[in-house]
Formats: sequence, structure tokens, C-alpha cells
Amino acid sequence: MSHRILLLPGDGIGPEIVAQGRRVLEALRDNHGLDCELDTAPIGGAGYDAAGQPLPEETLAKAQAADAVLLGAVGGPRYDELPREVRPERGLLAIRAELGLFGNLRPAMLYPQLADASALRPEVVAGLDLLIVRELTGGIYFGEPRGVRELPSGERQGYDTEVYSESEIERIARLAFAAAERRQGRLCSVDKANVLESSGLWREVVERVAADYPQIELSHMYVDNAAMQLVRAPKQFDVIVTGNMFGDILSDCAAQLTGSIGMLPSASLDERGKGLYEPVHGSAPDIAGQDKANPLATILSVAMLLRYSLGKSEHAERVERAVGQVLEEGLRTADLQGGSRVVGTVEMGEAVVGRL
Ligand SMILES: NC(=O)C1=CN([C@@H]2O[C@H](COP(=O)(O)OP(=O)(O)OC[C@H]3O[C@@H](n4cnc5c(N)ncnc54)[C@H](O)[C@@H]3O)[C@@H](O)[C@H]2O)C=CC1
Ligand SMILES: CC(C)CC(=O)C(=O)O
Ligand SMILES: [Mg+2]
Repeated sequence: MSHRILLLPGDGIGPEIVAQGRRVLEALRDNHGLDCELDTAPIGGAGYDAAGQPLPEETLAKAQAADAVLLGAVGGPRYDELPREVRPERGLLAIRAELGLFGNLRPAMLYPQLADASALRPEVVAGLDLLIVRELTGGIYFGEPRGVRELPSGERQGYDTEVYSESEIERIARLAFAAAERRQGRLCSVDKANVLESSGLWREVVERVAADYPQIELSHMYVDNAAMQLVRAPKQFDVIVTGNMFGDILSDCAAQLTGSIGMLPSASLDERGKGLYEPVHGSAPDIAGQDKANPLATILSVAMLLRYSLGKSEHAERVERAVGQVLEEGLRTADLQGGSRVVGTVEMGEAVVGRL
């Protein structure tokens, strides 16, 4: 059966890095028996330019029909003056919501070849392998009401709402407990239950779900401490489960432990395991169009796509081994310290394809 994969390059460095992800998929198709059909559609600022909406209807229809989606990144200064409803980032939030992608898996793993590139001392990060499970379609990024209102004094006030229902918390908790079962059996739930009502309920529901997973060691941590612990002693974590905004912030923080945000892939899954795959980083306008972006987070997202949505673990491992090999050979994009040769986006992609 041919797998339909939709590519959504987006904005900024998005087209450059997705082009390298595409080459990997094409090489697997042409030389390693991966039966797939690739299609492309605009999203984010590119969607706005093409169709006046950050998530054009045709793009959504293609994504719904696809077996898996690979996305680059959206956003950039060109679009910052647009009304908020049509900003590129709204297109990303909308596709996550429309596809029901509530479960965002963000592994942060240190390739041993990058021990020198980590922001932390080698002995603190050696062997680092943690997984952040971020709730992706609820919380303050989606909560209503939101907006800017005028107070009686004439002053304007901006407001957003953090909301989580029991069912939303329960399904992300189950996904995280199941992930912990397949890993080292430790789950840390991160919240701000000392202050927020929504976090109080979060903690209560996670505790309730824990009764079904007696073999998992569950702990709770406030998000401010979790940010500190991630940079103090990250290996204490196996799986972290948290809400949308806390997970967004903590995963950028975890990126630095692995050497660069250009190394972090992600999978966003629906209830049936259908998914959208994207690097954790954004559209990096500061380096867009300069052949400087690290394509490895996108290429590692291709590996996650192969594993989770296509059930092709052998192909996924082939991609991950190829990434390890180019790092072993000393190739580095400019965001990564160390190595013996700095290469651009295209050359890094070519090198991975060459090692497949
Ligand atoms: N998933 C998405 O599409 C996301 C989009 N954004 C959007 O991206 C735009 C820029 O946001 P920023 O806050 O600057 O975050 P960013 O992640 O785009 O960039 C932060 C820093 O990391 C660097 N960086 C990011 N990816 C890299 C890569 N692959 N290789 C080398 N260096 C890389 C950038 O050059 C920059 O210095 C904004 O419009 C923002 O809304 C931000 C985060 C996620
Ligand atoms: C534009 C944001 C909604 C996306 C983001 O920062 C993320 O998902 O990591
Ligand atoms: Mg983010």
C-alpha cells in the first residue's frame, strides 16, 4: 500500500529544511522499498500569500486525506503586522486542532558525538534521553475567552484563558503513562498547582490515571522548578507530561541540552496514531535563505513519521543511524559546536542521504 505523505514547508527556513526531509523520503522510496507518494501544500504565511488564510481549506483537506504530514515551520517578521486571526502561527494551531493532534511527543536525546555541543558539562548530559509529552490542543493557546478589551478607565487589557477539562487531561496522561511503560518507567507531571486551578485539576486527574499504571513511578513538579532541574540534572527525567504552554517552553529548554534546537524532532498524534511531524524550532528568520539551518531536526522528524504513522521502524532506524554517522564524521551545521567541518543545510541533507 502506498503511503500518502503531505509536506507543508511553511515559512522562513521551513522550505529549506523540508527539502532535505523530502530528499530522505525520496531516497528511501527509490533505493529502500518505501512505497510513498509525496504532495506539497502551503501553510502559515505561505498559506496566507496563496489563499488569504494561514490554513487554506485545500491544505487542510490534503492533510486529512494523507497518512502523515511533515511540516517545516511557520511565521516571520513579514507577517507580524497582520491581524492576529490570520497570522501564520494561527494556521499551525488550526491544523493541530482540526486533525485532533492532542499528543505531542518531543524526545530530547543527546547524540554522543555532540557531547561537546551541549550547554551542560559532558558528565551532566552523557546518555541523556528524555521525552516531553506535551498536551497540544488545549490550555491557554486555545482557551476562550481571549482578546484585548477596554477597561472603564480607558486602558486596554489583554487576556487569555488556561482551561483543561478532565477528559483532555486524562487522554494526555494515558499517552504519557504508556510511553513511560515502554521506557524506564518514570513519569514526572509538571504543573503549577500551587497557583492555578487548572493545574490543581491536572494533578488530581493524573493521580487518578496513575491507579491504572501501578508499575510506573509517578512524581509531580512545579514548572519553575522543572525548568531549573532540566538544566541542573536533566537525567533525573525519563518522561515529562505537561500542558501546552509549559511543554512548549520546557522543550526549547531541553533543546540546549542536546546541542541545538536544530536537533529536536517531534510527533503530534491523534487518538488513532495518525500524525503530523515537525522540528521543535520555529522559522528562524535570522538565518532563512542562507543555507545555514540545521536540517537534522526535520530529518529526525521523518524518522518519527516512519516509525509512528507508517509502522516502518527499520526505515526509521536507518535514518537515525545515518544522522549518527554524519555527526561521527565530524559534519556540523553552524549551530552545533565542535566537529571538524561546518556544512550548510543542503550539504548536511546530502550527507545523510549518502549514508542511508
Ligand atoms: N512550529 C513553528 O512553526 C514555530 C514557529 N515559530 C515562529 O518562528 C518565528 C521565529 O521565532 P523565534 O522565537 O526566533 O524561534 P526560532 O526557533 O525560529 O529561532 C530561535 C533561534 O534558534 C535558531 N534556530 C532555530 N532553528 C534552527 C535550525 N534548524 N538551525 C539552526 N538554528 C536554528 C534561530 O536561528 C534563532 O536564533 C516566529 O514567527 C515564531 O512565531 C516559533 C516556534 C515554533
Ligand atoms: C507558534 C507556536 C504555537 C508553536 C510553538 O512554539 C511550538 O509548537 O513549539
Ligand atoms: Mg515552541
